[in-house]
Amino acid sequence: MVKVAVLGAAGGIGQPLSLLLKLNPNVDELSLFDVVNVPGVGADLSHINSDSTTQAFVPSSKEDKTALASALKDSDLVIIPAGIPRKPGMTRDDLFNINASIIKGLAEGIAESAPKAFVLVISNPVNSTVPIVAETLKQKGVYDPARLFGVTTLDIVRANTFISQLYPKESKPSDFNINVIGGHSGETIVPLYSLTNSKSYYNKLSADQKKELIRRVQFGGDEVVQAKNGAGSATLSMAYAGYRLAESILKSFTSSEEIVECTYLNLDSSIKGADEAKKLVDGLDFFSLPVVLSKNGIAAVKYDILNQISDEEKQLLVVAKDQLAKNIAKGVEFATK
Ligand SMILES: NC(=O)C1=CN([C@@H]2O[C@H](COP(=O)(O)OP(=O)(O)OC[C@H]3O[C@@H](n4cnc5c(N)ncnc54)[C@H](O)[C@@H]3O)[C@@H](O)[C@H]2O)C=CC1
Ligand SMILES: O=C([O-])CC(=O)C(=O)O
Repeated sequence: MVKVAVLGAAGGIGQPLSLLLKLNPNVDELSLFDVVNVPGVGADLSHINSDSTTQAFVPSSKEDKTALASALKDSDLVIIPAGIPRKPGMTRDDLFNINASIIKGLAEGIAESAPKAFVLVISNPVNSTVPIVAETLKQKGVYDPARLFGVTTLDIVRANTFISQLYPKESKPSDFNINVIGGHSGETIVPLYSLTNSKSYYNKLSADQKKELIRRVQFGGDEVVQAKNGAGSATLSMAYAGYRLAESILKSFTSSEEIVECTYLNLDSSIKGADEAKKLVDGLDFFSLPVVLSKNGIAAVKYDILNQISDEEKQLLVVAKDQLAKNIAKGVEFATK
């Protein structure tokens, strides 16, 4: 039996993400939690004739902790898209004050009711919210770094789409699976076009086109925020991206093949390859890299990719590392104060 809980399930991401999970044959129980509107979402999804059950939980008051506990109880996978999204003119860091508290409260609930669950954090600023979850679980004595995933998959999805758009006749977006490393905001996002099959396409671009492409991946979120004009940020592409990571993790529970995804993870010594990775990123505790998935969580970090990148990408990493160090420290400080 596989139980998946979505926290923030009534939101712009939560609803389409829950729909996709409802359709996944590897999910037996879908558990939806939100502070508003979630009974309707649950009732709606529950009519779909896929084989999973659907339950929805909403707290009766601000003090009510039982709804979250019931939603989380015995979950194998918990996905968190709870929190406020950006409006034009805001950075992801501007969301910190509100979302940090939301995430900390939810992480406390996970520690109590689903301490062994895989936790996928979508809520922004991801660079800081993932350290908050790590510290909170540590304080509760239930932390397993191999089971914590910052969701950066939308950056990979965008990197694949955007390079293909430059070669509409010669390629399709699904031809690519670009590694995107670093973090999930602006210049902390580092797409590695010099590796995999994107290399030959990328190398044919002019210096200006290369710069523009990298910038588009780094600031792709802004395109959606501006187009939505105050009504939020990416939801549908994000639901797709979050689902892709969840689907890969669910597959890894039973598959014997190697399944690799990029995720923003804690480079903790207990994870194979994390020490090597940490050395290569100047000691940062959190960083997005490709990882090998398994039923016990992250089985290994593919750190060697850092030895293969181009000089241009090394330059991008210098800027990324500097910003990431601050974002991580901010999250840790919040959770430990
Ligand atoms: N990691 C990534 O690549 C991306 C992350 N995001 C982030 O995802 C988050 C959610 O975005 P949207 O779904 O568009 O926002 P939204 O406002 O549409 O939905 C958020 C939901 O969270 C709920 N919520 C608030 N406090 C809660 C709590 N304590 N417990 C449970 N639910 C709670 C709200 O009631 C709402 O239904 C934002 O922080 C956004 O920045 C968005 C796009 C991409
Ligand atoms: O831009 C935002 O605020 C939402 C997000 O993280 C993205 O779309 O990558």
